[in-house]
Amino acid sequence: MDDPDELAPAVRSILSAARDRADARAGATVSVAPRDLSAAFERAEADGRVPVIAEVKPTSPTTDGARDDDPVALAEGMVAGGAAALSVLTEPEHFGGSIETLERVRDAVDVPVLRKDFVVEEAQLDAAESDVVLLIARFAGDDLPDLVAAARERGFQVLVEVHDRAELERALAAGATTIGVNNRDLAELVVDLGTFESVAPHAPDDVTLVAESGIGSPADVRRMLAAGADALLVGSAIMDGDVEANTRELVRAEAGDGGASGESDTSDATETPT
Ligand SMILES: O=C(O)c1ccccc1NCC(=O)[C@H](O)[C@H](O)COP(=O)(O)O
Repeated sequence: MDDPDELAPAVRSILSAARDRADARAGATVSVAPRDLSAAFERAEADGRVPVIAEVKPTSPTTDGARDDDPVALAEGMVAGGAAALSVLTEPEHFGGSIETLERVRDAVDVPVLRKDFVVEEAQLDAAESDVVLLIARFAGDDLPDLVAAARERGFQVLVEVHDRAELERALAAGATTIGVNNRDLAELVVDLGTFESVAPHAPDDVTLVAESGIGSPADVRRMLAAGADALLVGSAIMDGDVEANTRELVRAEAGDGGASGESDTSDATETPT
């Protein structure tokens, strides 16, 4: 991992909490029979839906307040709105997530579920079963290849998150085949959709590319698809209001009907403080 001093204070705190939790997680090695993420994306496309991973994100360091509805009801609304897959935060202190929430959501839906957390040690992988785990290249550092291998040995599909071209190269060298480009800079916590546009052209064609963060409108969806995204990961814009209608609006972005709740164009905003 690079210099922690370069990270936003909130992110340093998230990482410190993740390391503290890691010890408590050493337990039996999990063995997962995952729901196929690629197949879920293909089903969405065949159905005329943009492949969206909708995120159950009760709060975050860049969100005012917290959403305390039942996460299972939120997750079911996202699936009803057409989400191809779900992402569930399990980080408790900064995102209001939990392992219990992940397990309840995965039991309640039939789409693939991504565990969204800050995994820095192999033992953390054994905290819960999920269909996909996130590994953040910046935080995994030199351990990324070992963590990818350890996750796959347990049956997980792996989404490796990158933020720039150097991290993309490290993800590829670690054998990643599904790569998320996070538009949120974890040093400044500023979102810039131009990040995906600058990194995506350097990814090989056979990599599944997920555009992450800052996607707030059908126009943003179309912008990310035009830049080469195979799927999108969306949290805040879906969690803000009616999750089913918000999800539907984004998955229908290519149909140009603006979904159930109309369309607002934020595609000109290349840099959005969050
Ligand atoms: O979302 C945050 O405030 C945040 C702060 C510090 C580290 C990570 C953070 N987010 C993690 C994510 O990757 C997002 O939850 C995810 O990409 C969805 O982003 P968005 O659609 O912008 O909510």
